[in-house]
Amino acid sequence: MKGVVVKSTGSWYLVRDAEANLHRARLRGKFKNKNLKVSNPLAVGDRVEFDVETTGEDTAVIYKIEDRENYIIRQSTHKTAYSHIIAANLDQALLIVTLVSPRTSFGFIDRFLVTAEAYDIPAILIFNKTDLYDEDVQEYQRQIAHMYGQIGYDSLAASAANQEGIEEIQALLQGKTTLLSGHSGVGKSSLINLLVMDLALKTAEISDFSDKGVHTTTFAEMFEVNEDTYIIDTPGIKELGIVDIPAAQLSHFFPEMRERMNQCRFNNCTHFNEPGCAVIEAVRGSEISLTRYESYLSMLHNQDNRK
Ligand SMILES: Nc1nc2c(ncn2[C@@H]2O[C@H](COP(=O)(O)OP(=O)(O)OP(=O)(O)O)[C@@H](O)[C@H]2O)c(=O)[nH]1
Ligand SMILES: [Zn+2]
Repeated sequence: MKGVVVKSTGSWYLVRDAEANLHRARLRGKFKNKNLKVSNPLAVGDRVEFDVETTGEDTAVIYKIEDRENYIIRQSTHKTAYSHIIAANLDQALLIVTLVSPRTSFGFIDRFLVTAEAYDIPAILIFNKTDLYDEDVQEYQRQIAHMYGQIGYDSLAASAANQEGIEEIQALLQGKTTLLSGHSGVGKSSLINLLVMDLALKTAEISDFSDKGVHTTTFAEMFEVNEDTYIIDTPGIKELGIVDIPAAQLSHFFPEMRERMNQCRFNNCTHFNEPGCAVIEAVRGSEISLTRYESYLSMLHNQDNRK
Protein backbone atom coordinates (compact mmCIF):
# COMPACT_ATOMS: atom_id res chain seq x y z
CA MET A 1 0.00 0.00 0.00
CA LYS A 2 0.98 3.57 -0.52
CA GLY A 3 0.69 6.26 2.10
CA VAL A 4 2.01 9.46 3.61
CA VAL A 5 3.72 9.81 6.98
CA VAL A 6 1.57 12.12 9.11
CA LYS A 7 3.37 11.76 12.40
CA SER A 8 6.78 10.60 13.50
CA THR A 9 7.98 9.91 16.99
CA GLY A 10 11.38 8.61 16.03
CA SER A 11 10.54 5.02 16.91
CA TRP A 12 7.23 4.62 15.13
CA TYR A 13 5.21 6.46 12.53
CA LEU A 14 1.63 7.12 11.62
CA VAL A 15 0.92 6.57 7.96
CA ARG A 16 -2.27 7.66 6.20
CA ASP A 17 -3.32 5.48 3.29
CA ALA A 18 -5.29 6.57 0.22
CA GLU A 19 -8.59 5.96 2.05
CA ALA A 20 -7.46 8.20 4.93
CA ASN A 21 -7.04 5.27 7.31
CA LEU A 22 -4.20 5.59 9.79
CA HIS A 23 -1.67 2.84 10.34
CA ARG A 24 0.91 2.68 13.06
CA ALA A 25 4.05 1.67 11.27
CA ARG A 26 7.69 0.89 11.73
CA LEU A 27 10.53 0.82 9.29
CA ARG A 28 11.71 -2.49 7.94
CA GLY A 29 15.35 -3.19 8.62
CA LYS A 30 17.88 -0.45 8.45
CA PHE A 31 17.23 2.49 6.22
CA LYS A 32 20.12 4.68 5.31
CA ASN A 33 19.78 8.01 3.61
CA LYS A 34 22.43 7.91 1.00
CA ASN A 35 23.60 11.47 0.76
CA LEU A 36 22.16 13.03 3.86
CA LYS A 37 23.65 13.11 7.30
CA VAL A 38 20.38 12.96 9.14
CA SER A 39 19.30 11.51 12.44
CA ASN A 40 15.85 10.44 11.21
CA PRO A 41 15.39 8.33 8.10
CA LEU A 42 11.73 9.22 7.74
CA ALA A 43 9.84 12.47 8.26
CA VAL A 44 6.31 13.82 8.16
CA GLY A 45 5.27 14.28 4.54
CA ASP A 46 7.33 11.36 3.29
CA ARG A 47 5.53 9.19 0.76
CA VAL A 48 6.03 5.54 1.57
CA GLU A 49 5.03 2.04 0.60
CA PHE A 50 4.07 -0.35 3.35
CA ASP A 51 2.65 -3.78 4.12
CA VAL A 52 -0.14 -4.17 6.61
CA GLU A 53 0.54 -6.75 9.30
CA THR A 54 -1.98 -8.50 11.42
CA THR A 55 0.25 -9.37 14.33
CA GLY A 56 2.23 -7.30 16.75
CA GLU A 57 1.80 -3.82 18.07
CA ASP A 58 2.68 -2.05 14.87
CA THR A 59 0.15 -2.61 12.17
CA ALA A 60 2.32 -1.79 9.21
CA VAL A 61 5.86 -2.13 7.97
CA ILE A 62 7.32 0.50 5.71
CA TYR A 63 9.62 -0.96 3.10
CA LYS A 64 10.08 1.92 0.70
CA ILE A 65 10.52 5.69 0.94
CA GLU A 66 9.90 7.61 -2.25
CA ASP A 67 12.35 10.26 -3.37
CA ARG A 68 11.59 13.63 -1.79
CA GLU A 69 10.62 16.62 -3.87
CA ASN A 70 12.05 18.80 -1.13
CA TYR A 71 12.50 18.78 2.62
CA ILE A 72 13.54 21.06 5.40
CA ILE A 73 16.04 20.12 8.02
CA ARG A 74 17.30 21.59 11.18
CA GLN A 75 20.70 21.20 12.63
CA SER A 76 20.66 18.66 15.41
CA THR A 77 20.94 20.23 18.82
CA HIS A 78 23.59 17.68 19.73
CA LYS A 79 27.11 18.47 18.72
CA THR A 80 27.06 15.99 15.91
CA ALA A 81 27.21 16.46 12.19
CA TYR A 82 23.69 15.09 11.94
CA SER A 83 20.63 17.12 11.08
CA HIS A 84 16.99 16.38 11.62
CA ILE A 85 14.50 16.36 8.75
CA ILE A 86 11.48 18.34 9.92
CA ALA A 87 9.18 17.66 6.98
CA ALA A 88 9.25 16.54 3.37
CA ASN A 89 7.33 17.20 0.14
CA LEU A 90 6.05 20.67 0.97
CA ASP A 91 4.25 22.88 -1.54
CA GLN A 92 4.63 26.06 0.47
CA ALA A 93 5.33 27.51 3.90
CA LEU A 94 3.23 30.03 5.80
CA LEU A 95 4.86 32.16 8.44
CA ILE A 96 2.45 33.58 10.96
CA VAL A 97 3.61 36.92 12.31
CA THR A 98 2.13 39.65 14.50
CA LEU A 99 2.81 43.35 14.70
CA VAL A 100 1.62 43.61 18.30
CA SER A 101 1.42 41.31 21.29
CA PRO A 102 4.10 40.12 20.55
CA ARG A 103 5.77 41.85 17.66
CA THR A 104 7.64 39.64 15.21
CA SER A 105 11.04 41.08 14.36
CA PHE A 106 12.10 41.65 10.79
CA GLY A 107 15.18 39.57 11.49
CA PHE A 108 12.99 36.59 12.34
CA ILE A 109 10.81 37.05 9.25
CA ASP A 110 13.79 37.43 6.95
CA ARG A 111 15.61 34.41 8.36
CA PHE A 112 12.49 32.39 7.68
CA LEU A 113 12.27 33.70 4.12
CA VAL A 114 15.94 32.95 3.48
CA THR A 115 15.42 29.42 4.75
CA ALA A 116 12.41 28.96 2.47
CA GLU A 117 14.47 30.28 -0.46
CA ALA A 118 17.30 27.91 0.39
CA TYR A 119 14.89 24.97 0.29
CA ASP A 120 13.09 26.36 -2.75
CA ILE A 121 9.76 26.44 -0.95
CA PRO A 122 7.38 29.34 -1.71
CA ALA A 123 6.71 31.38 1.42
CA ILE A 124 3.72 33.50 2.42
CA LEU A 125 3.26 35.76 5.44
CA ILE A 126 0.12 35.85 7.57
CA PHE A 127 -0.30 38.92 9.77
CA ASN A 128 -2.43 37.66 12.65
CA LYS A 129 -4.20 39.51 15.47
CA THR A 130 -5.38 42.33 13.20
CA ASP A 131 -8.19 42.90 15.73
CA LEU A 132 -5.51 44.48 17.92
CA TYR A 133 -4.14 46.81 15.26
CA ASP A 134 -5.10 50.46 15.56
CA GLU A 135 -5.14 52.62 12.45
CA ASP A 136 -1.43 53.36 12.59
CA VAL A 137 -0.55 49.71 12.90
CA GLN A 138 -2.95 48.86 10.08
CA GLU A 139 -1.19 51.36 7.87
CA TYR A 140 2.17 49.97 8.94
CA GLN A 141 0.98 46.47 8.12
CA ARG A 142 -0.02 47.58 4.62
CA GLN A 143 3.41 49.12 4.11
CA ILE A 144 5.20 45.97 5.22
CA ALA A 145 2.89 43.83 3.07
CA HIS A 146 3.68 46.08 0.11
CA MET A 147 7.42 45.88 0.76
CA TYR A 148 7.38 42.07 0.89
CA GLY A 149 4.97 41.92 -2.05
CA GLN A 150 7.44 43.81 -4.21
CA ILE A 151 10.10 41.17 -3.68
CA GLY A 152 7.72 38.33 -4.37
CA TYR A 153 6.21 37.36 -1.00
CA ASP A 154 2.44 37.48 -0.73
CA SER A 155 0.81 38.15 2.58
CA LEU A 156 -2.62 38.09 4.18
CA ALA A 157 -4.10 39.78 7.20
CA ALA A 158 -6.10 37.65 9.62
CA SER A 159 -7.55 37.53 13.06
CA ALA A 160 -8.10 34.22 14.76
CA ALA A 161 -10.02 36.04 17.48
CA ASN A 162 -12.53 37.58 15.05
CA GLN A 163 -12.27 34.71 12.57
CA GLU A 164 -11.27 37.12 9.84
CA GLY A 165 -9.15 36.13 6.89
CA ILE A 166 -9.77 32.43 7.50
CA GLU A 167 -11.44 31.81 4.14
CA GLU A 168 -8.57 33.60 2.41
CA ILE A 169 -6.07 31.38 4.20
CA GLN A 170 -8.15 28.34 3.27
CA ALA A 171 -8.03 29.40 -0.38
CA LEU A 172 -4.24 29.67 -0.15
CA LEU A 173 -3.99 26.19 1.31
CA GLN A 174 -6.41 24.48 -1.07
CA GLY A 175 -4.95 21.46 -2.84
CA LYS A 176 -1.55 21.87 -1.24
CA THR A 177 0.60 20.66 1.61
CA THR A 178 1.65 23.66 3.66
CA LEU A 179 4.04 24.03 6.53
CA LEU A 180 2.83 26.43 9.22
CA SER A 181 5.43 28.23 11.25
CA GLY A 182 5.61 31.08 13.70
CA HIS A 183 7.19 31.97 17.00
CA SER A 184 5.43 31.37 20.26
CA GLY A 185 2.30 33.39 20.92
CA VAL A 186 1.47 34.49 17.38
CA GLY A 187 -1.72 32.43 17.35
CA LYS A 188 -0.60 29.46 15.30
CA SER A 189 -2.64 26.98 17.35
CA SER A 190 -5.68 29.26 17.26
CA LEU A 191 -5.49 29.48 13.47
CA ILE A 192 -4.93 25.75 13.06
CA ASN A 193 -7.99 25.11 15.20
CA LEU A 194 -10.06 27.25 12.85
CA LEU A 195 -8.59 25.65 9.74
CA VAL A 196 -8.85 22.03 10.81
CA MET A 197 -12.45 21.65 11.87
CA ASP A 198 -12.19 18.17 13.31
CA LEU A 199 -8.80 18.70 14.91
CA ALA A 200 -10.00 17.61 18.33
CA LEU A 201 -11.32 14.42 16.82
CA LYS A 202 -8.19 13.83 14.77
CA THR A 203 -5.94 14.41 17.75
CA ALA A 204 -7.96 11.99 19.87
CA GLU A 205 -7.83 9.42 17.10
CA ILE A 206 -4.09 9.76 16.86
CA SER A 207 -3.41 9.71 20.57
CA ASP A 208 -5.19 6.35 20.77
CA PHE A 209 -2.14 4.99 19.06
CA SER A 210 0.37 6.38 21.49
CA ASP A 211 1.30 4.10 24.27
CA LYS A 212 2.21 5.60 27.58
CA GLY A 213 5.85 5.54 28.45
CA VAL A 214 6.90 5.97 24.87
CA HIS A 215 8.85 9.14 24.33
CA THR A 216 6.61 11.05 21.96
CA THR A 217 8.54 14.13 21.06
CA THR A 218 7.06 14.98 17.72
CA PHE A 219 8.86 17.31 15.47
CA ALA A 220 5.99 17.87 13.11
CA GLU A 221 2.50 16.61 12.49
CA MET A 222 0.31 16.65 9.42
CA PHE A 223 -3.39 17.51 9.59
CA GLU A 224 -6.04 17.20 6.93
CA VAL A 225 -7.88 20.43 6.15
CA ASN A 226 -9.88 18.62 3.51
CA GLU A 227 -9.19 16.03 0.84
CA ASP A 228 -5.94 17.04 -0.97
CA THR A 229 -5.29 19.85 1.51
CA TYR A 230 -2.92 19.37 4.41
CA ILE A 231 -1.07 21.47 6.90
CA ILE A 232 2.04 20.51 8.78
CA ASP A 233 2.41 21.95 12.24
CA THR A 234 5.82 22.14 13.81
CA PRO A 235 5.21 22.32 17.55
CA GLY A 236 8.24 23.27 19.54
CA ILE A 237 10.14 24.46 16.53
CA LYS A 238 10.48 28.18 16.90
CA GLU A 239 12.67 28.69 13.93
CA LEU A 240 13.58 26.60 10.96
CA GLY A 241 17.22 25.66 10.86
CA ILE A 242 19.19 27.29 8.16
CA VAL A 243 21.55 25.07 6.32
CA ASP A 244 25.00 26.57 6.29
CA ILE A 245 25.05 29.16 3.58
CA PRO A 246 28.51 30.48 2.66
CA ALA A 247 28.75 34.26 3.11
CA ALA A 248 29.37 34.76 -0.59
CA GLN A 249 26.08 33.02 -1.40
CA LEU A 250 23.78 34.48 1.23
CA SER A 251 22.51 37.24 -1.06
CA HIS A 252 21.30 34.61 -3.55
CA PHE A 253 18.50 33.96 -1.09
CA PHE A 254 17.38 37.59 -1.00
CA PRO A 255 15.44 37.94 -4.30
CA GLU A 256 15.97 41.70 -4.49
CA MET A 257 19.73 41.23 -4.12
CA ARG A 258 19.87 38.20 -6.37
CA GLU A 259 18.48 40.24 -9.26
CA ARG A 260 21.21 42.89 -8.85
CA MET A 261 24.13 40.51 -8.34
CA ASN A 262 25.63 40.92 -11.78
CA GLN A 263 25.68 44.69 -11.41
CA CYS A 264 28.25 44.75 -8.59
CA ARG A 265 31.83 45.58 -9.58
CA PHE A 266 33.22 42.43 -7.95
CA ASN A 267 31.65 39.13 -8.76
CA ASN A 268 32.29 37.87 -5.23
CA CYS A 269 30.78 41.01 -3.68
CA THR A 270 29.28 40.43 -0.22
CA HIS A 271 27.47 43.80 -0.45
CA PHE A 272 28.99 44.90 2.83
CA ASN A 273 31.55 47.59 2.08
CA GLU A 274 32.80 46.84 -1.39
CA PRO A 275 33.11 49.74 -3.82
CA GLY A 276 30.80 49.66 -6.81
CA CYS A 277 28.20 47.56 -5.00
CA ALA A 278 24.81 47.65 -6.72
CA VAL A 279 23.03 46.40 -3.62
CA ILE A 280 24.38 49.18 -1.39
CA GLU A 281 23.46 51.61 -4.15
CA ALA A 282 19.90 50.25 -4.20
CA VAL A 283 19.63 50.53 -0.40
CA ARG A 284 20.76 54.17 -0.63
CA GLY A 285 18.16 54.80 -3.32
CA SER A 286 15.48 53.07 -1.19
CA GLU A 287 14.95 50.48 -3.90
CA ILE A 288 15.96 47.82 -1.39
CA SER A 289 14.36 48.05 2.04
CA LEU A 290 16.72 49.03 4.82
CA THR A 291 15.23 46.44 7.17
CA ARG A 292 15.89 43.71 4.64
CA TYR A 293 19.46 44.91 4.20
CA GLU A 294 19.93 44.99 7.98
CA SER A 295 18.66 41.43 8.21
CA TYR A 296 21.10 40.48 5.49
CA LEU A 297 24.06 42.07 7.29
CA SER A 298 23.10 40.48 10.57
CA MET A 299 22.95 37.06 8.96
CA LEU A 300 26.16 37.68 7.06
CA HIS A 301 28.06 38.52 10.23
CA ASN A 302 26.58 35.64 12.17
CA GLN A 303 27.76 33.33 9.45
CA ASP A 304 31.23 34.81 9.71
CA ASN A 305 31.31 34.42 13.47
CA ARG A 306 30.56 30.74 13.23
CA LYS A 307 33.62 30.10 11.14
N1 LIG B 1 -6.44 39.38 20.08
C1 LIG B 1 -6.10 38.24 19.50
N2 LIG B 1 -5.53 37.27 20.23
C2 LIG B 1 -5.18 36.12 19.61
C3 LIG B 1 -5.39 35.92 18.23
N3 LIG B 1 -4.93 34.70 17.90
C4 LIG B 1 -4.45 34.16 19.04
N4 LIG B 1 -4.60 35.01 20.07
C5 LIG B 1 -4.21 34.80 21.49
O1 LIG B 1 -2.79 34.76 21.53
C6 LIG B 1 -2.35 33.79 22.48
C7 LIG B 1 -1.46 32.77 21.81
O2 LIG B 1 -2.24 32.03 20.89
P1 LIG B 1 -1.87 30.54 20.46
O3 LIG B 1 -2.81 30.13 19.41
O4 LIG B 1 -1.73 29.67 21.64
O5 LIG B 1 -0.44 30.85 19.86
P2 LIG B 1 0.69 29.86 19.34
O6 LIG B 1 1.32 30.55 18.22
O7 LIG B 1 0.14 28.52 19.06
O8 LIG B 1 1.67 29.86 20.56
P3 LIG B 1 2.41 28.64 21.26
O9 LIG B 1 1.33 27.75 21.76
O10 LIG B 1 3.21 29.31 22.34
O11 LIG B 1 3.26 28.04 20.19
C8 LIG B 1 -3.61 33.20 23.09
O12 LIG B 1 -3.90 33.88 24.26
C9 LIG B 1 -4.67 33.47 22.02
O13 LIG B 1 -5.94 33.57 22.57
C10 LIG B 1 -6.00 36.97 17.48
O14 LIG B 1 -6.23 36.91 16.27
N5 LIG B 1 -6.30 38.11 18.18
ZN1 LIG C 1 27.47 44.10 -4.02
